[in-house]
Amino acid sequence: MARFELSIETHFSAAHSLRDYPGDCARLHGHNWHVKLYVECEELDSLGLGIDYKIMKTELKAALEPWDHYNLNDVAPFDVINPSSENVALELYKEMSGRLDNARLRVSRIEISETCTAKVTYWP
Ligand SMILES: Nc1nc2c(c(=O)[nH]1)N=C([C@H](O)[C@H](O)COP(=O)(O)OP(=O)(O)OP(=O)(O)O)CN2
Ligand SMILES: [Zn+2]
Repeated sequence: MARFELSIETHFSAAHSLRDYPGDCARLHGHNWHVKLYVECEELDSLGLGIDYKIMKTELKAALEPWDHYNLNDVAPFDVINPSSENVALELYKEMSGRLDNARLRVSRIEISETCTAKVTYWP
């Protein structure tokens, strides 16, 4: 059985603060959040593609638009749950699964980095 995993990377800019965090991350601060989206499939389409990278890029850009250049704490669901890297990864996974999953292909992982020294990976 063949397995393919495709990925694209991008970033968005947003502020956040971690409610009840015992330190400086409780204060409002900003990041260029680095995002990596992974999709997996076992069969290719008639063009020999898992999915066109262009579609992945377009859909990821659209999914990130509500967060880009905002304070995440003002945007649902982060007005209720903390905008930690973990929660950002989980919410983005759910959004991208809704946009891209089909009978042949599914979103497999989301990676989120607030800084170049720390990263979270979410997979179901
Ligand atoms: N598990 C998590 N830990 C932390 C998160 C998080 O989302 N998940 N977030 C933060 C802060 O938002 C902070 O911006 C990131 O902290 P850190 O990676 O430590 O970045 P610094 O620039 O502060 O790194 P220093 O090495 O301390 O200068 C914190 N923890
Ligand atoms: Zn932060």
